[in-house]
Amino acid sequence: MCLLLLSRATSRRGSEKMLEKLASSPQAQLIYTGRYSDAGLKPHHSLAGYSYPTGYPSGGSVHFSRLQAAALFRPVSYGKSSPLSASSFLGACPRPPLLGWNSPEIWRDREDIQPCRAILDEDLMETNSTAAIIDGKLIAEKIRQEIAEEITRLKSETGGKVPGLAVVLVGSRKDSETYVRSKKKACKEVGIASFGEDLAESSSEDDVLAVVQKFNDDPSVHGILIQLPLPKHMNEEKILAAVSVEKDVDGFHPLNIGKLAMQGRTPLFVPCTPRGCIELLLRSNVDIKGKHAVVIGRSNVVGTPAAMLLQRHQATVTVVHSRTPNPAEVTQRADIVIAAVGVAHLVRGDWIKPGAVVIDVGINPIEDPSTKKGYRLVGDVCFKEACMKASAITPVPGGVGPMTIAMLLSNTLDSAKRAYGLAN
Ligand SMILES: Nc1nc(=O)c2c([nH]1)NC[C@@H]1CN(c3ccc(C(=O)N[C@@H](CCC(=O)O)C(=O)O)cc3)C=[N+]21
Repeated sequence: MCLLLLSRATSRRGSEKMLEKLASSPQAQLIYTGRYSDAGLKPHHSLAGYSYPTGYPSGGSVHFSRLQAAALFRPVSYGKSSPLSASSFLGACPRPPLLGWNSPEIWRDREDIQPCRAILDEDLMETNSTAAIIDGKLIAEKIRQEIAEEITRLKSETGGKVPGLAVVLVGSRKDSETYVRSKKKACKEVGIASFGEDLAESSSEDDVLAVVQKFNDDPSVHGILIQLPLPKHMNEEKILAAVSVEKDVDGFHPLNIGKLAMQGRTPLFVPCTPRGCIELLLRSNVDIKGKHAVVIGRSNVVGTPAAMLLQRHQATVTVVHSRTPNPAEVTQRADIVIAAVGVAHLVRGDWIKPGAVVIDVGINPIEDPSTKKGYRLVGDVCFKEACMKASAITPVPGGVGPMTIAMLLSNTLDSAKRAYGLAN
């Protein structure tokens, strides 16, 4: 995107022409043609970020009030001619914000978006859908079998060594406890030794770091998983970075994520859920190369690594997030949709291009008095509606969830193979 801030009154000769030329360029997003002084600005002021408030037209002429200008612009130095001193130069240098954030609340607050409310099983039964249901449970089972066989081989090659996974759980969130239990059960079934450490919600960051260190040093542990989310008072970044890169089976260590993002680099581990999504596509014979994939959501754990992985598989990737205008229209262009938002039934049928493949990563509990627990799990996609459009779709539950666990086992096995010199 090209951001232009020019004033007719203060610009040098020739700027007028340049302005006209740039204004007609398709890349020009914002052209300021008003007077700096009208907006209470000096020529050394610049736009503070890369974005401008919604509602401003892109291209054409935009005028700011003094108040808007104060919020949008800040002083910037351009070398010698700058009225600013050298010491203020560094402080004044504009830094566009680097990080986005994942925010289901923003989706929920949007008035232009209405998640589907129909939740009853009977509604789902009514569909005379033509979409193939991608059976994540079955595919995951097959993968777990392959893993079990390989562990048998590993054992015989190493004189009885098995892979080991340590799961660190802090606090007592019911959902986290359930996930940890199912991870340990899955380990047992394929022959992975599982280690666990359950810490109280009130424990300190140092307590967690000490446990991580213990597992880092333990040669029978090949994978360490810190169950997320951690309690609010803990610095997630610090704790995840403390996990040894060689044992980061979640693929959340900055070095592994960084390598995933870079050409020519190979991370030791790829995050389990995005890896599971790709595996589902590949094992369902969906061609990714050259396809347009839309990833809805940009979290560290799913959206962002999924987008990077899809690019590595030669897809053209668009990321749609809570501040994307008209997400339905963008998603309609997708051959492959990966929805990882955290809002029940956000993705409606009319977001889906006929024939598209839909991978639903969401696991959202919604009230359902007809069930024993009083709730049930639904995806980010309105399954009933999407079934009528998609050529293939993953259900929730029974789609991506079981694949996440299968990929965790696979990453742990890879790590053990590396530790015993049987892989690189
Ligand atoms: N460090 C870390 N790594 C994770 O991988 C991680 C985590 N933290 N925190 C929580 C999320 C969530 N997660 C799931 C795994 C499996 C299912 C799963 O197997 N679900 C089944 C059954 C769900 C049910 O019925 O309860 C299904 O979708 O069919 C779901 C969710 C891993 N997570």
